[in-house]
Amino acid sequence: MAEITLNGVSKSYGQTKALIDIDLAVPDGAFVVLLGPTGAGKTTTLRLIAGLEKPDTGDISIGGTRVNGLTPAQRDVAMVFQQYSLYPHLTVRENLSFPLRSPILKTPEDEIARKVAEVAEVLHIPHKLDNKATELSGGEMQRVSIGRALVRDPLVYLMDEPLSSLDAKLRADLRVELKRIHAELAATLIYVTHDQIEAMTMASHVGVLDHGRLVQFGPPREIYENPRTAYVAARLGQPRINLLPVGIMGETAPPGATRMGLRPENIRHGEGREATVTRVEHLGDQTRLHLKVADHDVITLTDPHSTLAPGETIRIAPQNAIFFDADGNRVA
Ligand SMILES: Nc1ncnc2c1ncn2[C@@H]1O[C@H](COP(=O)(O)OP(=O)(O)OP(=O)(O)O)[C@@H](O)[C@H]1O
Repeated sequence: MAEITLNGVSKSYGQTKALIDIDLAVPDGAFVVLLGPTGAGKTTTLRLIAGLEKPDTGDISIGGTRVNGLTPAQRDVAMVFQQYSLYPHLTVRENLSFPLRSPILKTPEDEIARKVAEVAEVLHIPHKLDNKATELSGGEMQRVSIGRALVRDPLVYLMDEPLSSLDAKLRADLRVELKRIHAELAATLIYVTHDQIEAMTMASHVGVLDHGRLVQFGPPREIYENPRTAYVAARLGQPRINLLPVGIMGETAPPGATRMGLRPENIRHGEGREATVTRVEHLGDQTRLHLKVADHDVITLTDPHSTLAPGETIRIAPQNAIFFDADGNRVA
């Protein structure tokens, strides 16, 4: 367990500014999800904390100790990558024991056996301990990869899209398990993903990166409800927030606003402007209504038993809209 702080951290690769002046304070025991599109700087942030890269400027501390000069091993962090990195010819038990057999740790055999059994239990794989890694399904292999990080009891866990290679059902199961494991270990965890559902369901804090800058950091609910920019607003929420020119729904906009952000659930039906139904998507748990309003696409949600069909006209009005200026900054 440890808090992690980055102060004024920048990192370039040649002409590419991967990270620009990052200040980040991750509280002890937090589950931080770093969100952002490809190239935003998520993996670079993890690699800098792990010690696999050195910052050009700035300081990184773990548990109150400045770690800039320390090797990855000295930092006591465990990293899980997108692709499982198991030894195929070894059994699950041997794979899980491996990190504990490092010459630095010198873990006694009975301690290794205890740890491996405990982690196998947490990951629901005790019945697979004597299988070869090649005899496992993709989901089981990724559990073992995560297990290899868990056996070590490090100060910090760093995970880089650990679930992205798994199918949707397994991803959903492992999301729940990771959240539970995190609660049990009370460990500090930083987790990189493109997947905003992972962010909303697992994170205690979300950090949104945009072209190497940390644009907002806070609890997922706060970021969802109070995004500082239109870019942040578009990172969370499925379907995405509607970003529309001000005035198209007859609403009054604050001075300086050029765009209105309207979450799909914040659209009242049956009053206001006319909208034409272009598509109705029945997704089982949700029914999405695609509309055209004054030539702009709008997505909203409707009753699963809705009989609306393309071509029909309804009336819609905004509620709890948020507004952005021409640069995408929040004005109200
Ligand atoms: N070793 C490297 N050499 C050169 N450029 C790099 C290197 N690593 C990262 N970059 C560049 O730095 C920027 C940030 O990359 P980074 O991998 O941190 O982004 P990311 O948010 O993790 O993206 P992704 O979701 O695709 O993994 C990108 O423009 C990338 O091309």
